[in-house]
Amino acid sequence: MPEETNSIDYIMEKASGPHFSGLRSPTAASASSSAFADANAPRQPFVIGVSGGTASGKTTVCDMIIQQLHDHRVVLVNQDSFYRGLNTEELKRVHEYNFDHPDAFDTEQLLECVEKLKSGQSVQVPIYDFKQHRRSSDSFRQVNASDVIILEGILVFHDQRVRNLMNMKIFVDTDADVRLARRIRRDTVERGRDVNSVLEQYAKFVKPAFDDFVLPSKKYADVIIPRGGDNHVAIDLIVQHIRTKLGEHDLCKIYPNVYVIQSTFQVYLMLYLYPISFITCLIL
Ligand SMILES: Nc1ncnc2c1ncn2[C@@H]1O[C@H](COP(=O)(O)OP(=O)(O)O)[C@@H](O)[C@H]1O
Ligand SMILES: O=c1ccn([C@@H]2O[C@H](COP(=O)(O)O)[C@@H](O)[C@H]2O)c(=O)[nH]1
Repeated sequence: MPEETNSIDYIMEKASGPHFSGLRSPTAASASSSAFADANAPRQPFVIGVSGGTASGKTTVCDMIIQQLHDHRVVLVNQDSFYRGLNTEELKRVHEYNFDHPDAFDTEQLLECVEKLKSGQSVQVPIYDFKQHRRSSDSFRQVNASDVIILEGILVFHDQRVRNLMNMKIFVDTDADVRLARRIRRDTVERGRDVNSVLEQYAKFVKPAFDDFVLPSKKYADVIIPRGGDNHVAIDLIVQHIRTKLGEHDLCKIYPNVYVIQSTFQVYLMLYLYPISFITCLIL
């Protein structure tokens, strides 16, 4: 992954895609091309994937993004909610269970859930209990349709089908020693563990799975945030970009004859060569 992936140009380029963007002239309105967006089409939510190692600050970063986007409807879906939950036999040998392997999650259910949300439907998300290693059998969290869906978890970039649902992928990159220290504190305070069991689990499963699955998925990220929630500049840039993407769609709804185009080299060239005819086209 090149270092320059943190630059704002790179963020814009990678995360633009077909989302809310397109160029359509009145005569070309019926042309079918993925580069053309229909201003009257129902808005597709902007899906952001947030990955990174355990205790890297994924949830903290998501909370900061949600706070800054207070004027939009944003929902957070945690991959943790889709832990399969242990059966009685597995519970007896919980210390041998690898919660950091992709198979520990019900990815099919996660996919179905995000696909439904993307198509504007509400979903019932399971509630996972980290102390019991089980899902609640009778309660769910209702997640409603929204403008922005944030999908957060250690392995949300692992499965290509899940990655393909995302308009923007963020990797929270925090040093391993900082993460381990945070994990010890969090798991002993919030998840009913003792220090020894945290350290054992970390050495046996968490670190090897980070090396095998989480770190290799970093290459799929559009944006890498060093230091997680401490990196206010990166979070501000990300929020600006999301606002731009959401705003483009709103502009199309207010002015049906205005078409938002991606800032490619060809577009700059067209503006340079044909400024008058282009403006006339916009007015017409
Ligand atoms: N920048 C930070 N400084 C200090 N503590 C932090 C910071 N970011 C997160 N934490 C703490 O570390 C723990 C894990 O953070 P969290 O955001 O839940 O990480 P993740 O979602 O990646 O597991 C939490 O107890 C949180 O309060
Ligand atoms: O029952 C469980 C389920 C998961 N874990 C650990 O949780 C982390 C993932 O959560 P983060 O909030 O991203 O840290 C993962 O590393 C699992 O090892 C668990 O200990 N018990």
